[in-house]
Amino acid sequence: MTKRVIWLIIDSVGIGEAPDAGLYGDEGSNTLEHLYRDHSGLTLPTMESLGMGHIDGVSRIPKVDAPLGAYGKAAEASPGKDTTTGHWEMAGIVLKKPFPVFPEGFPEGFIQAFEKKIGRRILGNVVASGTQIIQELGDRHVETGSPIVYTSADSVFQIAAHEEVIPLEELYAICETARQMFVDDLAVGRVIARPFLGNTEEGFERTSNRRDFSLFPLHETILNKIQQKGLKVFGVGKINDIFSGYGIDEYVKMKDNKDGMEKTMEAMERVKEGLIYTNLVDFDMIYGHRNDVEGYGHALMEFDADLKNLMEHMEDKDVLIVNADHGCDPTTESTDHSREYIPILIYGKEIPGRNLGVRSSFADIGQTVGELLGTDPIPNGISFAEDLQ
Ligand SMILES: O=P(O)(O)O[C@H]1O[C@H](CO)[C@@H](O)[C@H]1O
Ligand SMILES: [Mn+2]
Ligand SMILES: [Mn+2]
Repeated sequence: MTKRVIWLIIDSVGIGEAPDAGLYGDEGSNTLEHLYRDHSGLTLPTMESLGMGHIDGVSRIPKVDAPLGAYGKAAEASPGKDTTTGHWEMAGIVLKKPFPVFPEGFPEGFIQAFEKKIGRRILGNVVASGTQIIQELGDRHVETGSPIVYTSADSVFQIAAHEEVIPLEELYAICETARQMFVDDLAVGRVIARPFLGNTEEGFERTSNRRDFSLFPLHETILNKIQQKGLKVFGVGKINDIFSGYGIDEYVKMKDNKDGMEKTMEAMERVKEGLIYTNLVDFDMIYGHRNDVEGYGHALMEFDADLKNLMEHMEDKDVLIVNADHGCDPTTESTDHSREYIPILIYGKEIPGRNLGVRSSFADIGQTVGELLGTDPIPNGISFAEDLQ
């Protein structure tokens, strides 16, 4: 019986357009294969050895003689292509309605009420890239003390503020206020604090004090089921934020992907039964949204080496799962997420190399985690635990 699952989310590493990608303007997107195509020397020996190149429909990733892992891909059953939708679905929540998006900015009435509540006017209220808008409005923000509000193609209300102008604690409180105001049709998936430092001469730069305020999960997920079984759920990185802490016993934040992998290994020293659930956001936040092909490839190679190290520290009954939450193809003109299949790689000393095929929902992964750990099932998803024997 599996005692422990180590679940790593490689944020935004999609593996090709989903069947309904056209509805999202994402025909032809393929984050990972296009990185293999356009990066100067991408090679991911660990993930290739687990069977990444054998996933259905993959053509550019090298195949190996005998994959060491079980491998497959999954389409997203929920509408949407953001982090919350992807993580919630893999843990068992399939959305019927997408989270609302605000391509024209947030309604005037909402903004006015928000300004009144926080006691500050705001700047922006536009669709923008977070790194660009702080260069554009940073000066005015410093002068006026008005936080910068912006959104993207995702269901996000992002608030950027200089840490020396609006102290972190106040920025987080402002985000909490916004979170509570977003109800009914306005219930945005995430409010995100985007603190930064710097000045005009040297440029403004975001700090690692970002914090996400997600909606509360619509119902229980596999995380709750694991807790109810008396096992521990340990989150690394953004996981606790994404689930608003629901179903999570303990968590640590991370500075970057490398730190996230180190924190995962530290958790493996302590948490011997249950789930260690890690989100590695750099692929998305630092490289995918910035269309940085070289950086993205480099980050993947660094992760791949760290993954090998982690696998060497696994115990005999451990199961490792690696999958993404959506795509963010850095080779397309768009800097937004892309509606893609996500790759799934599973490794354990007792797990055979095998094709898990094409799954119709990310929830299949959560259902499998539950079956492996002997929990009650979740309402969505078809377990493939049988194929792992
Ligand atoms: O441009 P930045 O601020 O990085 O924002 C990006 O990060 C958000 C959350 O992942 C996405 O919706 C995207 O807009
Ligand atoms: Mn994501
Ligand atoms: Mn993103």
